[in-house]
Amino acid sequence: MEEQVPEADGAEGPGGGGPVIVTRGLVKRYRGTLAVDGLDLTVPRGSVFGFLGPNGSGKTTTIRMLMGLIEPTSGTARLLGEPMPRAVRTVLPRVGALIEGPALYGFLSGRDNLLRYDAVDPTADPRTRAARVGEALARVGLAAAAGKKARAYSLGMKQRLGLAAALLQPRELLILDEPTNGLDPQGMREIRSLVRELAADGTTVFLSSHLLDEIEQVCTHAAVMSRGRLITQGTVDALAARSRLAVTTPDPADATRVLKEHGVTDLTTLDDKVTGELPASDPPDLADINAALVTAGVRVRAFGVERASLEDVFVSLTGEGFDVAG
Ligand SMILES: Nc1ncnc2c1ncn2[C@@H]1O[C@H](COP(=O)(O)OP(=O)(O)OP(=O)(O)O)[C@@H](O)[C@H]1O
Repeated sequence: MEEQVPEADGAEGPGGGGPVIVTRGLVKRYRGTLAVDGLDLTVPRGSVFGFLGPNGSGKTTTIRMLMGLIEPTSGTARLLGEPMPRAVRTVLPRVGALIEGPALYGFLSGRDNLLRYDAVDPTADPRTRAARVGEALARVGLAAAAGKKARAYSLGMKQRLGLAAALLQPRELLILDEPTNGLDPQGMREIRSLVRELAADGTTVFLSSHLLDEIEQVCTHAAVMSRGRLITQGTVDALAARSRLAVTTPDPADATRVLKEHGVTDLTTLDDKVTGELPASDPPDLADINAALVTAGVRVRAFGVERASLEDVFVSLTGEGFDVAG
């Protein structure tokens, strides 16, 4: 299930094809708490990579290590092929980040906030500042609201302004920590479509989320975290490709027995619906299974194969519900 991605050799430069993030055995221990526990993460260039897990599963701690904000207890992290935190100064200018909400001055307009951001960036050319700020505002759809004070912005507009700040320079990688957290559905849609546009322009986007449907909607790849550990990683299609046979019947016990006889595993019953995993190698003909159910006197109301959601995958891999508030 896990996708094999080539190892980073650490030698690629801008535009190289290697993974943009590679961690090996990454650990962060806070007094008493193992926040990140031996993480091996590989984020392919060009992906929209969803870093998924319930609150407290170690996502923010991982991002803080990737950005060189905190030191790992052990293990290694490479960003754009360079070791972190050692290469912070050369790597971070190539990475845009939005972590824990943007720091904004409410009394300044959106435009003035960005001008200020740009002015404290030693690598930013003051001669092109106004033009770059204008482009970044247009990019996130805030051109018309650029003169408004930031304190009058909605939460979604503040998040977009934060993204504009991350986009003042061309970036190879964007790291966004829970970019839609706290936003209303409209704000979420705006950020998600912006992420898709940025990805279409060739920026690799790594975003953390505790929202499964968000990952399914915007991401090409995902890693699933639970209690500091990586549960799985790969393409979203591959993660959700596990399909399950579902039989709706008033006779679930008999149906379960017949399905088991035909090699169906991991059988679960919820009310009148029995679902199970078909054997991956040499799968039985579904017509034969259906006939066997009927022959055994099982009354079948519905019969078919259902595509698993990421939520199904999470629950089946961790045995836990994904019951955090959206
Ligand atoms: N500075 C810290 N000191 C002590 N424990 C910490 C610290 N930061 C995080 N933790 C703990 O580490 C674990 C992982 O937290 P982390 O914030 O990385 O998770 P998360 O998946 O990002 O969740 P959330 O979405 O709630 O931020 C939690 O148990 C948290 O309480």
